[in-house]
Parts: sequence; structure tokens; C-alpha cells
Amino acid sequence: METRFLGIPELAEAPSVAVVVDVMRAFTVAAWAFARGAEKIVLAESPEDALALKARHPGWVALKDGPPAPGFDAVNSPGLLRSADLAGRTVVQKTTAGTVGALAVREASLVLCAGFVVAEATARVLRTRECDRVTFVVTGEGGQADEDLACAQYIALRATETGTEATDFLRRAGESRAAAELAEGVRQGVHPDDVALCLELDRFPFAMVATSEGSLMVLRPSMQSAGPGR
Ligand SMILES: O=C(O)[C@H](CS(=O)(=O)O)OP(=O)(O)O
Ligand SMILES: [Mg+2]
Repeated sequence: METRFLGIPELAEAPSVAVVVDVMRAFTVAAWAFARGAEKIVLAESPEDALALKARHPGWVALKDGPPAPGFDAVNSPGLLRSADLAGRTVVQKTTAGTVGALAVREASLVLCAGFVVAEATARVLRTRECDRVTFVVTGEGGQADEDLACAQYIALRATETGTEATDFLRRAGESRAAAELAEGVRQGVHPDDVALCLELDRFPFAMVATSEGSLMVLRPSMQSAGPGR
């Protein structure tokens, strides 16, 4: 498998297969939303777009990063979201890095959104579909965020060598700037368990696939059987 690891500003043309990685915290939050029953997640272009979508669909749950904000129902925190009842709900998510990265590759034929919590399920999709060229979008810090790069490198290895050990990749993520900022209260809308929840390897059995549905980009969980011997 040929791999590239690019930051959002480096994305020139649409890749064929994209794995968009945001460990802290957008796609850990997305996975928790599905675990709490959400049917789908609409990735919004802007906070205004998220609020406009919610105005058109009053039952939708609007979520954004940063502190709690008027009109929004939730913040981008796995620790805060893990007790929410989202059964059958549609979540509209807007964050600084993760949702922007996914929207930047919306023309790709396959878009997977990932963090450590869905690492093996994501790698399994790449194996099953026999993807030979994969672009990993390292969403944080212009492509320099080590929690995202470590996770992307782990998934890339895991897609070809199922025995790849995660310890060093998880350690790098735990030592990243994002982890420190979350722990030190620099970032807002945070629960004390957020970093630990973002580092839970394979917490969930599903991958997350984003597709265009009309004018919207929509993320849904995807279960793929492990197959024989995996
Ligand atoms: O919520 C997050 O962790 C970040 C935003 S910030 O860096 O805390 O301002 O957004 P994400 O898109 O999940 O990296
Ligand atoms: Mg991030």
C-alpha cells in the first residue's frame, strides 16, 4: 500500500482514498456519538452553517468545539458526550480541524474518518478493499499534530501488518501538544477524561465513512466483518 501523510493545507487534488485523522477530539467524539445511538453526523462548514441546519431540522443536535455556545447543544468532548442519549438522532458537528479535513477531501471516492478508538476497524476497511494508494490527512496543526500523525502511521501499518504493536504510537499521542493542552485546561469544552478516552485503542468495532448526500457531507458508522484469520 502506497501512503501519503498530508496536512490540510497540502491537499492539492482530491485523493482516491482518504483517511482523515483527528484523535483529539473530533473523530473520537464522532465515534462516541454513534456509540450513544446517533444515526448520522452531518459535517458542517461553519458554526453558522451548523446553526442554519439545526434551524431547518429542530430535532438535530448541534455540536461544536470550544466552550458551550448559544444555539449549540453539545461540545466536542468525548467525556461529556459519553452519557448523552443520542438514539436515532442526527448530530451536526463543526470543529477546528477534523470536520475541516473531511470536507477538504469530499471528492474522494472513499473517505474514512478515524482516531485510535476505531483504528483496527479503519485498517480493516483498507485491507478488505485492497486500497493500494491511501492519503492520510493529518488534521491538526497544519499536518504536524503528533497525535494525528502517530494514529495515521499506526493505521497505515496495521492495514498491511495486522500484528503491529500500538504502544509507541499511543505514547506519542499521549505526549502530544493537544494532550497537554487538554490536560492543562488550555482548550475549552473539556472533560478530565478526554485524553484517556481519545487514547482508547479499538474502543469501537465500526469504521466511520463519510459520503456526500446531496449538498451535505454525512458520516455514518460502517461494520465490516473481520474475515477469516483476522
Ligand atoms: O476540540 C478540539 O479538541 C479541537 C479544537 S481546539 O484545538 O480545542 O480549539 O478541534 P478538533 O477539530 O477536534 O481538533
Ligand atoms: Mg484535533
